[in-house]
Amino acid sequence: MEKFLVSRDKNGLVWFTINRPEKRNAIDYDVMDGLAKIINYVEENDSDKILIITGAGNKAFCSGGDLNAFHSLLTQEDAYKMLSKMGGILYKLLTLSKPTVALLNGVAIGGGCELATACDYRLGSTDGSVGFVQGRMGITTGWGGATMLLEKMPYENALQMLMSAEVFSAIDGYKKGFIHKVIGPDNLLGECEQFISKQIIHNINVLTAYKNVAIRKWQESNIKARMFEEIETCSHLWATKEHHTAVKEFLETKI
Ligand SMILES: CC[C@H](C(=O)O)C(=O)SCCNC(=O)CCNC(=O)[C@H](O)C(C)(C)COP(=O)(O)OP(=O)(O)OC[C@H]1O[C@@H](n2cnc3c(N)ncnc32)[C@H](O)[C@@H]1OP(=O)(O)O
Repeated sequence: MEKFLVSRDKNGLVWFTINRPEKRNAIDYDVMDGLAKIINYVEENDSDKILIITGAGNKAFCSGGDLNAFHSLLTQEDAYKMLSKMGGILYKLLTLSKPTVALLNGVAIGGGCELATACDYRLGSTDGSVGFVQGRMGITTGWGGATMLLEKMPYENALQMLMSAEVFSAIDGYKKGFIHKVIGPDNLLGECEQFISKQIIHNINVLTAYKNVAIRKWQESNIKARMFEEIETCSHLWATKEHHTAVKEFLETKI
């Protein structure tokens, strides 16, 4: 089964679907490579106007990094290589000069929330939930998610989501300003298309001009360097016994 699916329509909508529902759409290196390719392609392809990222199935948008694929990364150096690869991809997603949407078709956990944060808009199923759970595993966000979240959300709400490592309902995620619209699970795609319809009718030059205003602000404040400082911090915590034990315990409960 393909680990990700790409489709596009005549109106310039490009859909990227993480297609690993049996693993709650966890991100491994193949999914990373697929994301990197589609971001570059949408950037370059004039007929593409908006990138929508979602997950297959109705249980999860994305459960973050694939713990099976990454649990063997024990040293700070090995962790940094993986974390910085995805951090670079999320920086490219953040600074894509076209609008982006994370359609949260279910739970978004850990790095799944970081992926969603890199998008301009987050639309969530009322059945879903969101949680920056990294703190429970003795690490911090490892793909630049905290840096981006603190740019995009009210400070105190962003800090609470990060420090509590709690899982919040979609409604609570909406009340905190992480989710922009909550949608019933039966019409996610239709509601998503309706949400963006008023924007993508306009000339792509209008859309990219507005997006570039935000990108310039982020670049002026060295957001990329700040994301990679965050990633460096996580890579050191990744190598701790607390983190390794947490991952081992998760994987053992699944055998
Ligand atoms: C890489 C770093 C990155 C970062 O922030 O820096 C991270 O994202 S760290 C990883 C953080 N993610 C997690 O800790 C999520 C772990 N998963 C869960 O908490 C649950 O699976 C949940 C809430 C996503 C879904 O719960 P549900 O009850 O619906 O499903 P199951 O737990 O029974 O899982 C079903 C199936 O999926 C596999 N699975 C789920 N998450 C992952 C994952 N992140 N990596 C690998 N595999 C995952 C789980 O093992 C089950 O597989 P099975 O073969 O059926 O046992």
